[in-house]
Amino acid sequence: MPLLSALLAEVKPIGVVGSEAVEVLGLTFDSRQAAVGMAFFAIRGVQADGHAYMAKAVEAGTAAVVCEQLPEILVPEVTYVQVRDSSEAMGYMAAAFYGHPAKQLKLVGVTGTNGKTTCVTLLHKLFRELGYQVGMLSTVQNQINETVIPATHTTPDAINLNSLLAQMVKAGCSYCFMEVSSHALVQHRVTGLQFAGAIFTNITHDHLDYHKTFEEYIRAKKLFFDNLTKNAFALVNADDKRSSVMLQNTKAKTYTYALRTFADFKARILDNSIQGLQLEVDGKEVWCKLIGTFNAYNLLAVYGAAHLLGEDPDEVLTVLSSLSSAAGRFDYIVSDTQITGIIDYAHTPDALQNVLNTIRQIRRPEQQVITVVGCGGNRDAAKRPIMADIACQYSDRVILTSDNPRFEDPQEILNQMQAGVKPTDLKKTLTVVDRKEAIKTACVLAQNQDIILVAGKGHETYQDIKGVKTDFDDKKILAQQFQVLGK
Ligand SMILES: CC(=O)N[C@H]1[C@@H](OP(=O)(O)OP(=O)(O)OC[C@H]2O[C@@H](n3ccc(=O)[nH]c3=O)[C@H](O)[C@@H]2O)O[C@H](CO)[C@@H](O)[C@@H]1O[C@H](C)C(=O)N[C@@H](C)C(=O)N[C@H](CCC(=O)O)C(=O)O
Ligand SMILES: Nc1ncnc2c1ncn2[C@@H]1O[C@H](COP(=O)(O)OP(=O)(O)OP(=O)(O)O)[C@@H](O)[C@H]1O
Ligand SMILES: N[C@H](CCC[C@H](N)C(=O)O)C(=O)O
Ligand SMILES: [Mg+2]
Repeated sequence: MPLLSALLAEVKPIGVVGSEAVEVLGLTFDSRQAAVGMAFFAIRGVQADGHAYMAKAVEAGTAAVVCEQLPEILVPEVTYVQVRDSSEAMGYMAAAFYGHPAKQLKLVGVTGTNGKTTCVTLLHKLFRELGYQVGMLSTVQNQINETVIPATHTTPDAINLNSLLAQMVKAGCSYCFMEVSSHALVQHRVTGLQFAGAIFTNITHDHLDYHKTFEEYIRAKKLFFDNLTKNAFALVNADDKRSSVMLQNTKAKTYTYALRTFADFKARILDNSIQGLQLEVDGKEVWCKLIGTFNAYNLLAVYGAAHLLGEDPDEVLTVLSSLSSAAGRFDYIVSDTQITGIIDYAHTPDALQNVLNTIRQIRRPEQQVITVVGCGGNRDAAKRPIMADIACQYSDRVILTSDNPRFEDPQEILNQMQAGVKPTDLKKTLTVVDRKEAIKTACVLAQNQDIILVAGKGHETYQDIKGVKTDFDDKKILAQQFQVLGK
């Protein structure tokens, strides 16, 4: 087991009280997980301050405590490391504890409001098809080749993250593709990792409950690019006006992709239908199973990254044309009466608008669009009225319902959504708190050949109400309702 001194190599402590020559048996930032010989990190969180739990961790036998403020009573057998930022120290120390696994992989991170899961999933599938051993960290699941490890966050905390990367190294992986959320950047979950490349998809309204302002949210995403080394590549979507901000202070080699403007990697949409996308990528025609303009961006980002990682462009396009999307992203079923039920993870205004715009492009004039949508509790409340308004603008009927209410009152969330509905749209809007009932209502309203969009939960197989997760799968419920109603 490593010595504390070895773990501190990249940390510049303000001071150390006690011996650095102690063996560290494990790392934790939660006093409830603390055990003999571990190092405990006192982190200031949203709900609590980890500094209040230092004594608890010491009682459990921790050998070291890493904190921003020393406790008044110091226990002689324990080494106290005072640092400027405990989360930052935890990033460096977790990487060192697990033997710097990121250095032994080609690690590529994807950041942006939408498209991260889609891009890392496509990259994972592509590099597997190209014959590599590949890891993936995503919202839907983590993977080491085909072995699935359940995910709790989009980006795991620094300790779990480095542990997962170490398992990938042990399994012989040469690549890992991971999502990098803005929370992760602010909380230093990726500090201490060496990235071979970084991709920026886009930035639109989300998570303002956490970052407070859009400028702060942009600043969080930019941190990813600021910290890249000169050996890494930074690949950004030039059609997003914030892409130049991302590159402003990066040392990495910079590249762009775009559909609308000049870029290093260019694509053009030749056809966009429910069957897929016909694209021209760098002058070559390719047909892909993914649907919608936004997926042309995702495919192009993946193509560009594969190119920058040294893969043959023609081979990459051949494989890309055979791949399907991540679970719950524009997934669809067709009923016996030809009603198309689309299940999509759109949980931001931009994603909802993109999905509905795609539906508008592929629908026939006689098809009605019925949208079922809700907004999550304990998340950005400002997006609620906007999402309801977008649903109304693009749909013939809208059923506002619950997403994951978490610890909020579902009716209160719905009231906030309803506030965004224009008076002229009220007659096409229904509010049904129970999500299953809402899906059923959409199925009852649907005529043969119509389109039902169930947005917000995508791949999720649960509904989180007051901290209790009960089974809930939009796709299964939709299929059941089609059956029950004989549609
Ligand atoms: C807002 C946010 O990011 N919260 C994360 C944060 O929790 P927190 O700040 O609330 O922690 P806290 O409860 O205040 O506790 C502070 C510290 O005291 C410690 N503590 C607390 C109690 C105790 O008895 N003993 C103890 O030691 C805690 O372990 C913690 O270190 O740190 C925790 C540990 O890493 C995370 O699990 C938690 O994620 C919560 C569950 C969460 O919902 N996060 C979401 C918002 C999130 O991170 N999402 C992003 C992006 C999503 C996307 O768009 O894709 C993601 O990457 O998943
Ligand atoms: N490039 C894109 N631009 C805009 N919208 C997109 C893009 N890709 C996907 N979407 C929409 O956003 C939804 C979420 O996509 P995805 O899961 O890939 O994003 P994400 O960035 O991983 O989201 P999260 O923040 O929850 O991790 C999709 O269901 C789709 O509606
Ligand atoms: N990664 C996002 C997912 C939101 C998904 C939506 N179904 C919700 O629960 O709000 C978040 O944690 O904010
Ligand atoms: Mg994701």
